[in-house]
Amino acid sequence: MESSNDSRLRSILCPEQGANLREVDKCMWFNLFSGCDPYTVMLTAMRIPRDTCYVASEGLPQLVYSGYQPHAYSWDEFPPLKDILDAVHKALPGSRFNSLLLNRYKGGDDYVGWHADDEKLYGPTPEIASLSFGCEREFLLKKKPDKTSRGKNTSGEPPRKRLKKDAFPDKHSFVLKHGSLLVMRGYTQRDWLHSVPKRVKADSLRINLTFRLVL
Ligand SMILES: O=C(O)CCC(=O)C(=O)O
Ligand SMILES: [Fe+2]
Repeated sequence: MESSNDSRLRSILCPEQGANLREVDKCMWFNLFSGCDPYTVMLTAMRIPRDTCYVASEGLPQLVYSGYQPHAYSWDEFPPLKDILDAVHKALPGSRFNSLLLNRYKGGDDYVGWHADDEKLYGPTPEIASLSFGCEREFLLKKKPDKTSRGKNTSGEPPRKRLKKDAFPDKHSFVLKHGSLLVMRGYTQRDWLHSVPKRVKADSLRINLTFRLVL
C-alpha cells in the first residue's frame, strides 16, 4: 500500500480500530449508500435481507441477479471506491475489475443466502475479490452436489434421507475479518455455493465489497 491512491483504504484499515469501523468510516459508508438512491436501497432491502448498491463502468451489459436489475452507479460518483479499486488491483496483479456490488449488513439479522455468482456476463471462470470492513462474519462455502452421481441410490437408504445427509458433504467456513480480502476464482462459482448466514452475535455494521469483471 504505497501510492497515495491507497491512502483511503489504508485509513479504513487502520489496525488499531480492530474489528470496529471508526465513526468517520461509518459516516463515509452511510454517505455512500445515501448516494445510491435511498428508495432503490430500500426496495432492494425489501427483496433481499441486506442493503446493496451496484457500481459499474460505462457500457457494460446490465446485471440481473435473483430476478432483480440494480441501477449501475458510476465510479465517478464514489471517488473513495475508485481508490479502493486501485488498491485491490495492486494487491491482485493481473486483475482488472470493472464492477462492484456493495453489501451493507446492518446487524446479525442481515445475511446472504446460499448462491453462486454464476451470471453469464462474468464468463465461465469469474474472479471475484471480496473485501470486508467492520463486524466479522462467517462465510460458508459448500460444494454443489455432483450432477453425475445425483439420483443414483447406491446406499440402500430411502432417497429423501440420503439426500439430506449427503447433499453437501464438502462444506467450509471462513471468518471474514475487518480488512480481509477473499478471492474466488476458477470454477468456484460453477461448482460451489456460498453464503453469509444470520448471526445473533454479529451486532454491528459490516460492509462487503465484491469486485467483479463483466466480460
Ligand atoms: O458479504 C459477503 O461476504 C458475500 C457477498 C456475496 O456473496 C455477494 O455479494 O455475492
Ligand atoms: Fe456472492
